[in-house]
Amino acid sequence: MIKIEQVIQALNKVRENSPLVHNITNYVVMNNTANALLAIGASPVMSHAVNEVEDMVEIASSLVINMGTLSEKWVDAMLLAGEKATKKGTPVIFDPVGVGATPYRTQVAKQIIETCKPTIIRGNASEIMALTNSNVITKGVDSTESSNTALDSAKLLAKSKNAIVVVSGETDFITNGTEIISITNGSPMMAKVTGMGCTATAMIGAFAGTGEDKLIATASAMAVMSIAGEIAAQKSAGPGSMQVNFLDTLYTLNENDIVNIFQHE
Ligand SMILES: Nc1ncnc2c1ncn2[C@@H]1O[C@H](COP(=O)(O)OP(=O)(O)OP(=O)(O)O)[C@@H](O)[C@H]1O
Ligand SMILES: Cc1ncsc1CCO
Ligand SMILES: [Mg+2]
Repeated sequence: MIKIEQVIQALNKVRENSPLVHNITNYVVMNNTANALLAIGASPVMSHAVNEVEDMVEIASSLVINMGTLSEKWVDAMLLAGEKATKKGTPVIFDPVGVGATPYRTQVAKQIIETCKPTIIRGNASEIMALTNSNVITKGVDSTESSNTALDSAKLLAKSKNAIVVVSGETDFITNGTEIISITNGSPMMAKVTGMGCTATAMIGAFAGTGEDKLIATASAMAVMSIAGEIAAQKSAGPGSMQVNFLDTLYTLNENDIVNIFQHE
C-alpha cells in the first residue's frame, strides 16, 4: 500500500533536495533521462570513465546503472562505481536493459547484481523473468510478456537479492518480496518513446536519493512517471510530441494532478 500523501511528500523532497543522480547509462537515452531528471527537480550527471566514477559516487546521492549499450570498459566502470556506492550506503538502482536477449547481456546483468548488490532493480517483464532464469527471450530491449506474468519472478528476485524490484508495463508492480504495490496509470504511448523505462529507472534514482524510505521512494517515482505519462499522452498526437509533453508535465506536475489521477492498490 502507498498513500497519495506519501507520493506528494516524496516528490516535494526531490524538488527541495535536488539530489545529484550519477548515471552510467546508454547512448540512446542519455539526453532524455538527463532532461527528465532536471524537469522533476533533480540534478543529473552522466559519467562513465573508469578514471572518475568512484570519485563521482563520492559526491552523488544515488547511482543509476543502465546496461543498454554495453561494452567492456563500461562494464568495468559499472562494477567499480556500484561496489563503491554499496560500500558507502548510497542507493544503487539497476536497469538490466535487454537481459535475456544475448548471453553477454545475461552474464553482465548477473555479474552486476552479484558485485554491486543493487538496492532497486527495474525492468520490463521479459527482463525480470530473464533474471530468474524463466524461459523467456527478450526482444532486443522490448518485452514479449505482460507485467502480470513476471510478478512471481519479481517477488523471487526481490527476496533472493534483498532488493526492491519493479516490473513495468501496463500495470507497474513494485515489491520487496512480501509487499506488492501496483499502479495502473500510464499510457500505451509511453512504450512508443524510446527509453521511457530508462527514464523510470533514473526517476527512481532521484526519489531514492533524498533519503526517503526505499519502497515508498520507488513506488512514488513509478507513480509520478505513470501519472505524467497519462497526462502527457492526452495532449499528444504521437510519440514526437509525447516526448516534449512528458518533460513539460514532469516540470508542472502538482498535488492536484496526483490526487485526481493516481490509481493504485
Ligand atoms: N501499456 C502501457 N500502459 C500504461 N503505461 C505503460 C504501458 N507500457 C509502458 N508503460 C509505462 O511506460 C514506462 C516504461 O515502461 P516499459 O515497461 O515500457 O519500459 P522498458 O521496456 O524498459 O522501456 P525502454 O527499454 O524503452 O526504456 C513505465 O512507466 C510504464 O508504466
Ligand atoms: C533502443 C535501445 N537499444 C539499446 S538501449 C536502448 C534504449 C531503450 O532501452
Ligand atoms: Mg528497458
